[in-house]
Amino acid sequence: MFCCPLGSTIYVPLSPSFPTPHSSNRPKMEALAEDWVDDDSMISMMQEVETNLNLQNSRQESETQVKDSHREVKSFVGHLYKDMEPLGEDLQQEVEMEDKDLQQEVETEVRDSQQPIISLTPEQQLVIDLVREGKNVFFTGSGGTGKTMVLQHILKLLSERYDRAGDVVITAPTGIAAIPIGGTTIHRATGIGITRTKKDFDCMWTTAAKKWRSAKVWIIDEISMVSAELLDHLEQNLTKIRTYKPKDVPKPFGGLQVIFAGDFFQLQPVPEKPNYKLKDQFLNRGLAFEAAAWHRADLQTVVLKNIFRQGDGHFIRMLNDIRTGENPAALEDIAKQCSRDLSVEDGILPTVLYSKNKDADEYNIKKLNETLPDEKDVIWINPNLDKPVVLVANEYIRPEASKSNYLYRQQYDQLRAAEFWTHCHALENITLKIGAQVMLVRNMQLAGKESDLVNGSRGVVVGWTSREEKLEKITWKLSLFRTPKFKTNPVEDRLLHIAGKLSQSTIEFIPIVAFRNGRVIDCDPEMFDYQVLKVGLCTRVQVPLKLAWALTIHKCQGLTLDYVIVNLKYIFAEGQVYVALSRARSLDGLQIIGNASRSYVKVSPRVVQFYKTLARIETHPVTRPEEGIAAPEEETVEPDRKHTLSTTENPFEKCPEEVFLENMSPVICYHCSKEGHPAWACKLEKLLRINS
Ligand SMILES: Nc1ncnc2c1ncn2[C@@H]1O[C@H](COP(=O)(O)OP(=O)(O)OP(=O)(O)O)[C@@H](O)[C@H]1O
Repeated sequence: MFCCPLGSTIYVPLSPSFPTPHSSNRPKMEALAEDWVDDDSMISMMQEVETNLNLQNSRQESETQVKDSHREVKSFVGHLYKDMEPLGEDLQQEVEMEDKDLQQEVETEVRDSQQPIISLTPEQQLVIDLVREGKNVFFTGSGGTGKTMVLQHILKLLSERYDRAGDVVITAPTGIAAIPIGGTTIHRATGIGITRTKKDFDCMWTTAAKKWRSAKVWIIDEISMVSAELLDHLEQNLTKIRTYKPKDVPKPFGGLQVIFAGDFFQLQPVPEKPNYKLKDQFLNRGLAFEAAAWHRADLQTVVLKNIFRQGDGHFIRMLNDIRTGENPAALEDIAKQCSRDLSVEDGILPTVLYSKNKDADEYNIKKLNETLPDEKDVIWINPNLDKPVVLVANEYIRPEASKSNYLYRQQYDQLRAAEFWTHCHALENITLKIGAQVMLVRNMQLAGKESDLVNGSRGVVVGWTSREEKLEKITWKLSLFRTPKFKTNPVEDRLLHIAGKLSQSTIEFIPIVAFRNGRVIDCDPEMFDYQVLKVGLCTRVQVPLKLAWALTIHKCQGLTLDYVIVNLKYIFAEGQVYVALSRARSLDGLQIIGNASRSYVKVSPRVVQFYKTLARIETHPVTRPEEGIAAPEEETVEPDRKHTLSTTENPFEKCPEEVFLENMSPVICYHCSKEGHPAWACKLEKLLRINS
C-alpha cells in the first residue's frame, strides 16, 4: 500500500480570494490534498470557511479548484503506477543492457536515499541538555561549529515540550538569519517596529504584551548583531509586562527561558547616527553582552570548539588568527596563497563576495545578461530554452484551526503576513538561463561525502528538463526499483517524495545543474516550509537555487561556500573579513582580490576581552569532544570556574550586584564608554559623584 509522501493535511493556496501583499504575478493556485482526504469533506470545509468569511463569489471557484486538484493528484499517481508490475529477470537484464545510464541513476537514487547520520559533539549535546533543564543558555563558537544545527535540535526538543502557539518565540536580528530557523525578526516579534526613539518601545505594550505574557522561551540567533541598548530596553519592558501581579517578584526577562546563539567575532549591530533633533533617540549602542540584561539572565555559556566547515588545520588556524585579531597578518598570508585566479571548472565560476549590496546586484544582473551558453557544456532538450526562463513559485498557507472559522481566519491572516514571504531564501520568481551561475539555498541531504550538496554549493545551469519528462523518468525508475534487485523502501520513498514535490509545483521546466563536486542533478522544486508553532504552516515551492555570480558579505553570514572570491574593496565593519573568509571550505576554493592589508582585520577589543572572560565562566561537558577538527585554543587563561551539568548555582537569586562584580571585567558602559559599570548604572554613578 502506498501513500502520498507529503503528509496528511490540506493545503490552502494563496488564492485571489485571500490576496497577498505580493501576489501580482503569482500563477493560478491549486489546492491539493496531500493524503487521501475525500473530496466531500474537503469541499465542505472550504464551504464553511467561505460562508463565514462572506466570500460567496469565490466558493464556486474554490470548489472547482479542489476537485481539479484532487483529480490531478489521483491521475498523477495513477500515471506513476500504471506500469508498476515487477519486471521479470530476462526483461530486467535487457533493460540493464539497453540503458546503463538509467541503471546508474537508479543506483544513485539508492545511495541518496540513505541519509547521513550526524552525531553531536559533547559540547553540542551539553547545550541541548542545559536547554532541556530549563537553563538560560548562551552558546558560541567560530563559524562552522554547528550553532545553527544545534538550534535546530533545540527547536525540535522545544516543539515536543510545548504545545501552544507563541510558547517558543524564535527570533534573529535580521530576516535572513531568522527564516532558516523558522523565526521572525526581533523587531517584529516584539511589535516595536522601527525604533527611532526610546518611546517606540512602548509599542510592545499595545501590540505584543499578551503574547509575551504567555511565552515560555525566547530564542535569539545571531546575537552578535543585537545591541546592548536594544536588549536592555526589551528586557525591561518584558519584565514589566510579565510581572503584573503586585506580589510577583520581578525576574530577569520576566522569567522567560532565554537561549542566545552567535559569535561576537562576526558581524555586529550598526549604531544609529546621533540626531540632536530627536528627543530620547534610540542609538542601538553596545554589544549584547554589555547589556545589564545579559548579566541578569545568569546565562550558562558553552563554547563549541569543533569546526566542521573546514577540514584543513592550517586554514582553520589562519582563520582563527583573523577572527580573534591575534595575528592580523594571517590575512596577508592567505592572500599570498589565494591571489591566483580560480580556474573555471566545468563552467562554474566562483561567487564574488562584495561589501555593498549595490555592487553585488549590479554584477549579478550584468552577468545574467551577458551569459551565452557554451555549446559543449549544454544539455539541450528544447532549443528555445537558451532564452531566460522565469520560474514562479507556488505558495500555500495551512492554518491549523480547521474547526473554528474565526480562529481559522485569524491564523490565515497571521500566516499571510509572515516575514517568510519576503525573506525566504527561495525567491518568489527566479530568472535562470543556461550558463547561469547558481548556488543551492538548501541542504540536499544526499549520502556520501562526494554527494554532499549543501546550502551554498556552487553550480551552473547546463540544461532543462520538462516536468513531463521528469515524471516519465520517475515512473521508469519506480518500475526498475520494484524488481527483486532493488528492494529497499527508502528508494521508493525518495522517488515518491520527488513526485510529491512536483505535484505541488506548476513549474514546467526544471533546471539541470552541474555542481563543483561533479554531480549533475535536476534541481526539482522543493518545499520551503515556515512553521509558526500552533498557528500553521507557510510553504513556498520553488527550485532551491539563487543567482550566485555575486553576494554581499552580510547576506552570506551562515552560508558555506565552496568556490568563492572575496573582494576586499570597501571592507568597513568589525568581523567582516572573518565572515567573508570563513565561508570558504578550503584554500583551494578561495581567491582574494584587492589590497590584502592587515589593517582590514578589525576586531573589537571589547569582544576579545569578553571571550577571555568566557574561558573562566564557560560550562564544560563532562567528556572532551572527539569529532571534527578542534579550533586552536583562543585563550591561555586556565578556567578557574568550571561548571558541569550538575551545576545548580544561580548567582542572581543571591544578589544581582554580586553577578556584576564577578563578571565586571567585560562590562563596558555603552552610554559613556567607560569600563566597570553597565549602562543602567551610569546615571546612578554620575549622581553619586555629584553628591559626594
Ligand atoms: N556534529 C556534527 N557532525 C557533522 N557535521 C556537523 C556537526 N555539527 C555541524 N555540522 C555541519 O557543519 C556545517 C556548519 O554548521 P552550521 O552552519 O550550523 O555552523 P554555524 O556555527 O552556525 O556557522 P556560522 O557561524 O558560520 O553561521 C553544517 O554543514 C553542519 O551540518
